[in-house]
Amino acid sequence: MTKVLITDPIDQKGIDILSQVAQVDHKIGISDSELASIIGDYDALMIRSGTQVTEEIINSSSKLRIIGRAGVGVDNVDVKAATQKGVLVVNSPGGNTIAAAEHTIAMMLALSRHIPIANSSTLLGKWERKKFVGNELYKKKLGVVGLGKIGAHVAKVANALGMEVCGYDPFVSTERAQQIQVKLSDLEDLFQQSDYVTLHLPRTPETENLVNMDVLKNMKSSAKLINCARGGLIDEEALAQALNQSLIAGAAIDVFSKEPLESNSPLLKVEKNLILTPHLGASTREAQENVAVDVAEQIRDVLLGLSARTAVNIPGLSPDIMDSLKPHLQLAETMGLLISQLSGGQIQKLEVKLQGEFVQHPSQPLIIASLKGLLSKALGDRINYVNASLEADSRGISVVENKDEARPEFASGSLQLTTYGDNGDHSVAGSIFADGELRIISIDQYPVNVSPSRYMLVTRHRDMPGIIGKLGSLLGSNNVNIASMQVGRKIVRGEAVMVLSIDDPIPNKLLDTIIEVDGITNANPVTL
Ligand SMILES: NC(=O)C1=CN([C@@H]2O[C@H](COP(=O)(O)OP(=O)(O)OC[C@H]3O[C@@H](n4cnc5c(N)ncnc54)[C@H](O)[C@@H]3O)[C@@H](O)[C@H]2O)C=CC1
Ligand SMILES: O=C(O)C(=O)COP(=O)(O)O
Repeated sequence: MTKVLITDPIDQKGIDILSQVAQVDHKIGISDSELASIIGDYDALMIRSGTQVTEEIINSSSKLRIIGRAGVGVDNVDVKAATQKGVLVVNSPGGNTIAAAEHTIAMMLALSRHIPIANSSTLLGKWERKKFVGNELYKKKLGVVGLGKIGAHVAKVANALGMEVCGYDPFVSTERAQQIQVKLSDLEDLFQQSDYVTLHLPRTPETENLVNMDVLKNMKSSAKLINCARGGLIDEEALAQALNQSLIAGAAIDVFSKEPLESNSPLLKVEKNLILTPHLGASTREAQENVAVDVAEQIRDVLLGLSARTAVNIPGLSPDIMDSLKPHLQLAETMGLLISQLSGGQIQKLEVKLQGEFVQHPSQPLIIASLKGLLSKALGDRINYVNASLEADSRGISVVENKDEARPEFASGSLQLTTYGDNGDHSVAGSIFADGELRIISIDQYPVNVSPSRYMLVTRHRDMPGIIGKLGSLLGSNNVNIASMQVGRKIVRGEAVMVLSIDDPIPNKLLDTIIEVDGITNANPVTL
């Protein structure tokens, strides 16, 4: 029975989708060690930000195929360890954009009008109108750091509120900034000139403590800071000091370097204008339904053998691409598997050459499929589309891509793989014929025309009378049935390649006898 484990609160609509295809177990708030001890039973794991999916947990799994993050940030998942283990990681990049952007705007308004503290005061029976005079957002300058989905929506709403919006994002073009009505600025100017600064970027080693004491000192004393993105982007000790010393006028923080917020956090000792919420950015009914359905559908599809829409760790393999390239991917994988058996030994380099119609397709998926095939004899079930590039890299196999725009020999173009390694260079070329059938069209530059079959024998021999007959009778007398035979040669009576499709694997003893046949220089059994 396929089993899915859920370790954070997930909307029921998502659970219903998973229940169609799997047994769904809930262990909300489970400890790391308990999770590591039970993960071996599960095919899929569904989480939000509350679960840390560490390398240890991933390596304790044995049949885990997919980790679904019902939300955006995957910084609580060791994606590298998942990739190495061949576990797909998916998220919901857009499901909670509006929720997080609206929480940011709410924080900005709450800060400006002292809403939380005015509420507490009023509930205590006080009537402190003078104490809680605020500021308008209208005509104030907002600096948005990170102009992705949430940053862009915040900018849109802020523009509608009459704010002047500037932004910093090294990966956003001037055209895109114009489109979302944001004036690009450098980071220093943004902090120095803004009345409000809001963060909307991921936590990475580069962005950690992006807002430190130097940055806070550079801000206006009237400025207010909002972080509804990730904990760790702000040095919390420095922020507490900056607020206590009135270096800035206020802050609203939804996310923390350690969650739940620890009782010894310096932020809990701040007595100035500080609003804290417990990571509520994505906590709307709408967003929770969106992300749960989005991620549960992907988990369901992957468990059914289909592809995921928004995988974090297989770039370039969107479902559309996978669908349109199905036969091409199958060809690339088959050729990778074939060439690994022809080359033997350690491979240092794989050259992937696309010709004719193949040039029109994105090459990355074809390279990944070739690598998957190439490594599957060595790594068995462990290799998949997720980890193929990483595994090749860690084995020192470099990949060179080559596009040949010249008129193709075959109408549908061709794919050629060449390996360079301990046993010299080997190449295989293949194509897809009009009937959709895969064909191997050359082996080691010898032209052939072979449909790949489960068992094959590829020999090298001198082109002379009698060899083919000898080989045929040897196989026949050992009860190995030949389904088809192809000989490829470049010149008459020179070196030739013979490709036999056979119904059964070749026994090792028979292989030794074949190699002893006069004129046969090499014989490679192939299983596809
Ligand atoms: N508080 C909450 O509950 C929620 C928090 N988030 C967090 O909000 C953040 C933004 O999410 P999205 O907008 O959906 O992501 P996104 O991927 O659409 O946008 C992130 C942007 O940050 C930019 N960026 C990366 N490094 C940068 C740097 N050094 N300086 C400036 N910009 C940089 C990227 O170019 C990108 O445009 C993420 O960290 C996400 O995890 C998302 C949803 C809810
Ligand atoms: O989507 C994100 O990145 C979030 O931070 C939302 O976190 P949550 O799913 O509410 O634990």
